[in-house]
Amino acid sequence: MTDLLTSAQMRAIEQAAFDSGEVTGAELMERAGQGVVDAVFEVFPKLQDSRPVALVLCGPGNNGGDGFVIARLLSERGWRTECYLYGDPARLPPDAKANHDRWAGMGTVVPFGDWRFSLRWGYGDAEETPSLIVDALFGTGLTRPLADDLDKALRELDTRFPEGTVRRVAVDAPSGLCMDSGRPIDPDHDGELPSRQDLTISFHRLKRGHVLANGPEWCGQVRVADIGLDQGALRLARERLREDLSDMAALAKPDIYFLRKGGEEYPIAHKYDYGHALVLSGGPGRSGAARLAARAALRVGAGLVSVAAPGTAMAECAAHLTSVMLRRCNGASDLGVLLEDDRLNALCLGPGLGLGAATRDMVVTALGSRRRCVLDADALTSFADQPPTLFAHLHSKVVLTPHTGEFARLFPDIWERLSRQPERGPAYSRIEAAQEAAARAGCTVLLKGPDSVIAEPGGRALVHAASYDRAAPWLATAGSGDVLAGMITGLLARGFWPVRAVESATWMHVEAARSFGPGLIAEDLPEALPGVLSSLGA
Ligand SMILES: NC(=O)C1=CN([C@@H]2O[C@H](COP(=O)(O)OP(=O)(O)OC[C@H]3O[C@@H](n4cnc5c(N)ncnc54)[C@H](O)[C@@H]3O)[C@@H](O)[C@H]2O)[C@@H](O)CC1
Ligand SMILES: [K+]
Repeated sequence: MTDLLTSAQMRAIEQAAFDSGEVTGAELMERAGQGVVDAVFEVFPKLQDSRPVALVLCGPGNNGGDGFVIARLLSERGWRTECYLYGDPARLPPDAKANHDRWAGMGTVVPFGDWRFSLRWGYGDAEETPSLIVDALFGTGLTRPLADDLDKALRELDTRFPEGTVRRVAVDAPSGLCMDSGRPIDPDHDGELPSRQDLTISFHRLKRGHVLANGPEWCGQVRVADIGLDQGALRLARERLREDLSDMAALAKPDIYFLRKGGEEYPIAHKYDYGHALVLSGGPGRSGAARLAARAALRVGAGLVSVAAPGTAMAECAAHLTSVMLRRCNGASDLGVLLEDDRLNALCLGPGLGLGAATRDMVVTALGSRRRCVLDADALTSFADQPPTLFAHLHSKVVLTPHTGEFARLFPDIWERLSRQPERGPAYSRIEAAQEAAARAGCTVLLKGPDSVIAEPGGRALVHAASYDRAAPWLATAGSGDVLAGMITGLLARGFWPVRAVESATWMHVEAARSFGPGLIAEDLPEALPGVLSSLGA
């Protein structure tokens, strides 16, 4: 269950389910509301014992409809609930209208013009202070910034009940967040939404916006409520929609089957069965990055790993390497000679390699050998003034691993589009940016970040989200990118297809950091890999 949906895909799935006749919009809305209430009390059990006062902010569409269901269900649990409606009740879509009317028979609906938070809420009478505020204003239907008056009212409310004094829960999306990109549609406030949620409940699947860009920051925690779309009719719907769904993005996960070594199918393996990775090193005083990458390649299971270093750095490397072998390489022509050994099947160029023509020449030689190859760091930045020269040599067995700065240098136009403050939704996302870059480069691109995106030309994208329960803040340490490049190279040497190598490596990289915890430095990452591999059953 790792698909990441766009709003359009979610709508298409719902529509197909309606068309099949097995479920109605009203039923889905009821399940959505129930899913929110269940998740709220599961995640915040202490709410059961707190003041049972809730404020539900409903919007003009089906997200608002979910809000009315939630108000009713809370009220049935004994909560004093008040609904605030932003919109005209007469113009609500049918299911939302039905739930509005049902709620209006049970409790109050305060129209937006009468939202007087400053008078009604929070002054004097503590009994009146809500312990839960539900944001059911906008979900997947958000297409433009919140209107000024609404934005202002929400900011007032946020100030009145600061973080920690009340639980804030968003239905499907924090209002104002674009669910296709995770970017606030909020040009007037520099992307600062009115409130940060404690919990966001998505329906059926996570949407892209829950994990991309600023999504995790505004969502708080996320839960996915099952609204029963997986059964019966949906299978049929999926078949009908196969074309639309084939490019659905997914969350990255490790490839356990291929990570295993040996086993029944291959009981006795030779080290050359797992490849020989070659990592190029920079000169004296700069070989640490390559050595880190090489150790990671070996730990992730490459059969053999060599570092190729300039003559001047041989002594330094020799003093630090044991199981990793060492070869002399003074530039592109030496590399060409080394690559006459066709057992060297995966190359890593970039970490600590140095900027300039010598690096460019080695990259061109490496790419000309048609080996599986990871290009990182200096191997990318050396082409900052001439990205097309690099693109002309790339091929399908190459992986580029830029962080955002390197990405911006190689793909300045794509980066510009991604950095522009969005004024409309759906906004351009990191998934689209990585896909466009992969298509241009003709190889797999890993756009690194807490929301790493992996894209191959013409393929569907994968997202590795180091957020929520997989956050790994200690990974922001010097050399951790070198280790990742080495891990990918090691898996390429083992025979992984590029996109699968990157998918497994990004996941295990974060897992290694999480298993080590505070105080992590890059050297610890390769050493944590055995534990990660065994926890996966590899
Ligand atoms: N379609 C369904 O059957 C289901 C939908 N569900 C809910 O429905 C939501 C999607 O509903 P909708 O498509 O009605 O969309 P929303 O309720 O998110 O938005 C409502 C409408 O507001 C308008 N709008 C967009 N941005 C605006 C802005 N800044 N200011 C004012 N108006 C704006 C748009 O025209 C949009 O159609 C989901 O997020 C989910 O909460 C759930 O009930 C599950 C089932
Ligand atoms: K919402």
